[in-house]
Amino acid sequence: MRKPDGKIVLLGDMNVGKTSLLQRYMERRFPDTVSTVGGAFYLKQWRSFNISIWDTAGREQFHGLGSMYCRGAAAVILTYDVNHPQSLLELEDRFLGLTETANNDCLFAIVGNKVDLAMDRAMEIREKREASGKLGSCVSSKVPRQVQLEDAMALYKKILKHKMLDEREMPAAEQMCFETSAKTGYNVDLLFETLFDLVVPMIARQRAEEPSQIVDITSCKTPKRTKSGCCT
Ligand SMILES: Nc1nc2c(ncn2[C@@H]2O[C@H](COP(=O)(O)OP(=O)(O)OP(=O)(O)O)[C@@H](O)[C@H]2O)c(=O)[nH]1
Ligand SMILES: [Mg+2]
Repeated sequence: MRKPDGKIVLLGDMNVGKTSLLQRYMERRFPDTVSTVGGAFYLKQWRSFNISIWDTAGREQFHGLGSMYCRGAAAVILTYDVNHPQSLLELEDRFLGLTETANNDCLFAIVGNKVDLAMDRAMEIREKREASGKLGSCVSSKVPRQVQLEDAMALYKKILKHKMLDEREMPAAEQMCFETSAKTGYNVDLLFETLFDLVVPMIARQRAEEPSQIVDITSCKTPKRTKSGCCT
């Protein structure tokens, strides 16, 4: 197996849908999942590069492993559930600290998953009207949205400040904050492929800066032989 050229890590509280997002993207399906133990990765070939995408466990008992998985990461996907505000708060309180081991120029994406369960604003207004008897009743299985995309964008800006990254040199919050549904597939390809497209030039740049491993043998002098037959 070829060594991965770059690494992307999914972090976030248990049950937010990290495993489901990765499986939706890699396997194009939404299977039943069990809570992740430790971590696991998929390899994705993007252009001529091999990118490993790491799924981690959100459960508190595996928290200590998080910074190990983030070591050398080119991008981190901080995942929350749009229906659970606490899962967004946890990203800042519990998971951001794990990213200290990532690359200095590590990119951050913030992803609100399970949008399929949340009502959009128009639906919310309609439901309220129905509840107050102004319209015919139609019961929805969806719940009012708990976390707005603006909350995630505010966190993104806070992270850049915390990491002392120049906002003008980093991708904009609008580009790096996503709302997804692993269940329907909504925005899942967009999330991963936006990151691949951003990470690949970084990997290529790093490769170019690395000292060349190729030795130019034509520039090596042929050793002179002495009378005794030894080389000088
Ligand atoms: N409706 C809905 N359910 C989802 C979505 N994504 C995940 N789920 C469900 O949420 C539950 C948890 O999903 P996982 O992908 O296992 O969550 P996780 O973040 O990997 O959890 P840990 O491995 O414990 O950290 C499962 O029952 C999934 O089927 C989604 O987009 N919409
Ligand atoms: Mg999981």
